[in-house]
Amino acid sequence: MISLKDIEVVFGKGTPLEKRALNGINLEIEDGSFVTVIGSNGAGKSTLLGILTGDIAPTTGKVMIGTTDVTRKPTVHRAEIVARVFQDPLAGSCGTLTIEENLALAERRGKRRGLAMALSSNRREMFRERIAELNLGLEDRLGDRMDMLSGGQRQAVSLVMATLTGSQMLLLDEHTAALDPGMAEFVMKLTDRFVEERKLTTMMVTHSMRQALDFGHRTIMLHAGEIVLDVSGDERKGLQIEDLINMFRQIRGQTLDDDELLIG
Ligand SMILES: Nc1ncnc2c1ncn2[C@@H]1O[C@H](COP(=O)(O)OP(=O)(O)OP(=O)(O)O)[C@@H](O)[C@H]1O
Repeated sequence: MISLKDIEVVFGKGTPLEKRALNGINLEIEDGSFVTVIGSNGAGKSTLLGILTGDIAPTTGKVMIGTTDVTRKPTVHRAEIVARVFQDPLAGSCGTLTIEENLALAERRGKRRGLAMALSSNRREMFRERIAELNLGLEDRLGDRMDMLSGGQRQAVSLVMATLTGSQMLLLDEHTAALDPGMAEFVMKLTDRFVEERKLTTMMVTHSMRQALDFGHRTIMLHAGEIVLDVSGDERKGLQIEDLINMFRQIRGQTLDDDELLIG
């Protein structure tokens, strides 16, 4: 169980630029559930992810991952329990290292062991098997540098890297937003398969309402630092994009700019 209790994040507190990015977030995510997060620009989505990765310390409140209180644990000490795939395909891996070396680093995340040792055992075969699951033919290119791959291929490898060790939580930060539609669909299907097969507790931030409803078990919508919608089960299954837009308008009593959320 991931639990956020009374989380507030105030940037620049006490300055003229003070900004309350999260305002009393209470959220419990059951083990193995896949939550999609949607919200207009500046709603607090990245801040929410930052709270889970440890990049941002809450001003008040408590963050529990399993039985561990991680509220004040910096990112480096959460590496074993939280894995992340970024929007930018270049951000999650090292372009000058080979696919295999990147996988070895991912497997060593949070542990004090060298790269040579990580690659010396029969791990090579395990890496090959995991990469072969992508069906992109990359298992024959494990010695290629990451920067030789396309954005989509790189995101697919990043997904393998993020799911290589049994992290307690997988965070997806608009991880298909920079890809062309075909590759975005491929990476999304892959994500769904990995999450399902490995029963990963997952949170995916997306600007696409279609993705938010089509994938996962639960959708939350943030607005002005608050959770304004939290749907799952049959209520969610019956939802259409138009319902989501109407709910948003009802809850906030505001109109929604077309460019704030992607309809598709
Ligand atoms: N480091 C910071 N210092 C000051 N204000 C910040 C900082 N980071 C975020 N904010 C502000 O906090 C609010 C929430 O930002 P956040 O990036 O979490 O929103 P978001 O939902 O991810 O938006 P987007 O979809 O545009 O990425 C915004 O008003 C933003 O300007």
